[in-house]
Amino acid sequence: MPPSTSDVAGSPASRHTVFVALRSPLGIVTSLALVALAFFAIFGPMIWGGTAAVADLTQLSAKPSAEHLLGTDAGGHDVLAQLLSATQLSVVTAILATLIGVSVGVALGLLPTVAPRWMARTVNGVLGVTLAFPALLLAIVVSIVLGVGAVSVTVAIGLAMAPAFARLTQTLGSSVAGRDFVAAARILGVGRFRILTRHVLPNVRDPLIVNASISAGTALVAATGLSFLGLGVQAPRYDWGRMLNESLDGIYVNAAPSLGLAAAIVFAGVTFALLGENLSRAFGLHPPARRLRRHPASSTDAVVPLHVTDDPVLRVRDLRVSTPRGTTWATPVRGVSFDVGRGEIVGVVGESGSGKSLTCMAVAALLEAPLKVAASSVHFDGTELAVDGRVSDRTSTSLAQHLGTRMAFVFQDPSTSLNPAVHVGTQVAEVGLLHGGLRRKDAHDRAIDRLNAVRIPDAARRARRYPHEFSGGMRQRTMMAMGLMSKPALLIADEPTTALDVTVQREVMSLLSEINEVNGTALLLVSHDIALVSSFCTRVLVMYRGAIVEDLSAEELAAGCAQHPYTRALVEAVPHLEAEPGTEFATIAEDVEFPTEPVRSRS
Ligand SMILES: Nc1ncnc2c1ncn2[C@@H]1O[C@H](COP(=O)(O)OP(=O)(O)OP(=O)(O)O)[C@@H](O)[C@H]1O
Repeated sequence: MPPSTSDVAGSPASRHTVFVALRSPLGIVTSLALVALAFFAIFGPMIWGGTAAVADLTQLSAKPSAEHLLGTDAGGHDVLAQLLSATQLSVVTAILATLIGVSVGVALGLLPTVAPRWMARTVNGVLGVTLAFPALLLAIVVSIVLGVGAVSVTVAIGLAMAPAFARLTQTLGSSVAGRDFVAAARILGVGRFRILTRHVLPNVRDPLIVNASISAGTALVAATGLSFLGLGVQAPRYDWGRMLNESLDGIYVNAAPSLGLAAAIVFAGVTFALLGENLSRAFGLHPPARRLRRHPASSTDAVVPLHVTDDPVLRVRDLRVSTPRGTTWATPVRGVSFDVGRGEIVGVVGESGSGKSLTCMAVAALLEAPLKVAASSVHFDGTELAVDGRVSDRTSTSLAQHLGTRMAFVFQDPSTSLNPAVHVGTQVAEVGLLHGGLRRKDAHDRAIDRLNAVRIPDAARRARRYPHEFSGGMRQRTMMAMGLMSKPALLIADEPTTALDVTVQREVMSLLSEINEVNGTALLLVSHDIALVSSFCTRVLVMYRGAIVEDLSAEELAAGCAQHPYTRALVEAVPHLEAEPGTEFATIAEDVEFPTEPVRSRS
């Protein structure tokens, strides 16, 4: 019964995000509908129960009037009063059935993880069979077995919902169980049950809650349907289903009772669905549709770069990256301007979170919604990527083709950059097929040539291997081989050596240097390693809090001529081998605030 959701659990939402979602127009409508439904469910029998019980024998099956807005039933009872006081039974049945469905479903879904293998297999088999039946049919069969009445209908609907929740829990749980933090807990010796309750359940909680609230609406309709068929509430008690059944006899004479009941059922069902929709937005399970405040305007003072290059391969002016945060925008990259000359090697340094990766991804047109990338200009190798202040993503084929051949990107983590299910050689050759217009055989030959060029030993044989059969350094070099399938004018390397050991680091850096010298490819190198950047690059951009605060030559940096206090603190924090034994390493304290005003270098 629950609708499917993404099999990747979102991160647990905070109470704040739920309130933010409920403050949107849709959230306000949902809150009002929920309050109304809760009011009728709690106070309905108290306020209208007495009136509903009065039988006016002078007005049997009467049409709507000022006294009886929806008319009366065959026994002379006021239909509107009955409808309002029956809200409680209908809503409570739906909620209890959902609770049963979720509890039994979650327990069954998690059981295979802790139970012996034979039991897990049996549970999975039974779940598979029950899922093959429509849930409503299953509920009818179970309620016939349990006997007629409100309680048996509630249990029947709950049990019929359970298999779908069990499968959902299994799917979500297995995606979480494969994550590193669960492996870490296992290594620490945490027991299976504790892993389930402490690590798995909290991470699958949000999608389960969303599905439960949507399913409550379905349960309400199912309970009404079973009562309509005579399996649910029995006389003298009544719920919406039983009332609907009785109202149908006189529908051609007086349609008002049936229409009123249908409206009540639709209202309650839609309210539960809206609640699910709002929770889903609050938990970030689908893209936000909230109305955001105006996108922040351009800051003209950031347009002028700190250093201008005569023949830039990349010219960036006032680049801003914004991300939705609540109902407003956060701007992790705030007006960045810089040039990279042809054949130049430019380093980007800065604290974690200063916006280095976002800047690189933005100029490579790799960022997508909900992130917004704006700039007055991003000019790369003869092509302007900023149109009307917006930097395009790679949706245009000609742009994707241009960037695919002229700009290469080497990511930080070589293990996640390659498709684990496709041979390495095929992945490298694909670039030639897609962007180089090569035939399959030529693309394959060129891929092997490029793998040789990045010094993958026995490249022809290894091209038929999967990425997991490669070492970290080989995977990183494979990424470079992909970039070298054409002759890129710029190679962006985002911390290309962070995940590698020092020997492999040196190999990768010398390969980058060779690519620069042989092909004249400009390099934009993001790194935390000031020593590496000042020895390898010609110029260094220092980023702090989403802006470039200093742009200086590598010699100036190495000679200790940096002027910005943040750059100086970064340089001072580099450990020196000649330091006195026992001397404490200099670090940048977390609470230190540096000026965000940029400084101009002396050259
Ligand atoms: N996809 C995203 N959506 C929303 N915010 C993001 C996204 N990616 C990064 N951020 C935020 O933008 C800021 C800058 O991130 P970025 O990855 O550019 O930092 P960085 O300088 O490269 O850090 P590190 O050196 O740790 O890789 C951070 O606060 C980060 O939380």
